Amino acid sequence: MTPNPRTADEDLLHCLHAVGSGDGDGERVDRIRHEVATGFATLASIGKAVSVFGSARVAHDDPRYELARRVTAELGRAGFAVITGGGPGLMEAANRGARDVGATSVGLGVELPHEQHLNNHLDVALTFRYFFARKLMFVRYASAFVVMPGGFGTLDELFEALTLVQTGKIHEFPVVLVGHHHWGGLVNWLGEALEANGFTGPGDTDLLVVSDEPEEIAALVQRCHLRQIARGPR
Ligand SMILES: C/C(=C\CNc1ncnc2c1ncn2[C@@H]1O[C@H](COP(=O)(O)O)[C@@H](O)[C@H]1O)CO
Repeated sequence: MTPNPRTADEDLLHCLHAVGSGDGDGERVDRIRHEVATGFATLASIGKAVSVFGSARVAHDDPRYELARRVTAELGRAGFAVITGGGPGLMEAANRGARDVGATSVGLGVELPHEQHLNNHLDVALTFRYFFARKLMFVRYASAFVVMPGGFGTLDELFEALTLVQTGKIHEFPVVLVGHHHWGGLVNWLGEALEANGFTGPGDTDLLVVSDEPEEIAALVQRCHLRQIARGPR
């Protein structure tokens, strides 16, 4: 018997081990429904927005922190709200950049087994129990994903978006990687190991745009947003 789950995600994901929360699947489905409904109700009025991802582990004096802040300030000037995971590091930098220019700053935190806090630069804050419910919000309310340097969490969010674009679930949805230095190796590998061997389709690597320039990123996001509007409902 596995000890009591520390988070709702742990409870949900460990059915083979008969995790001992005492709940049945009916209660779990109710919790999921409530979480999704709360997310929808909270975010319905945020207007046009971009989801920005990036490392939880980057310090304030790191140049990438400043770059994240500049990128989201530029997005904010273009009228976009900024949605992040609400945590520290580059998430915090992105929320600060939005706040710097008076744009709406949104943090969608997630319950984790270890203690963690939402950053102090949020106008709208929600904490989710379930990673998958939170990820739905990142896509549903955004016109683009902007991906700062990061680790596994950031890669997970990046590849979810890419798969949704590749499979035609979302359209005119730019996925922008910020930082040639961090992302260049991955993009080369995607071309050489995946596309060249037929694991992805011709041109799939081009679904990613790499840039270090806040103005260029904001202009691209704005162009795609206008194309999304012209296209009509998703
Ligand atoms: C590691 C520490 C705290 C973690 N806190 C997080 N809070 C909110 N969101 C998080 C957190 N950690 C990861 N995420 C999500 O994944 C992305 C960053 O992950 P990475 O592995 O650091 O690249 C990020 O976009 C979040 O959505 C204590 O410092």
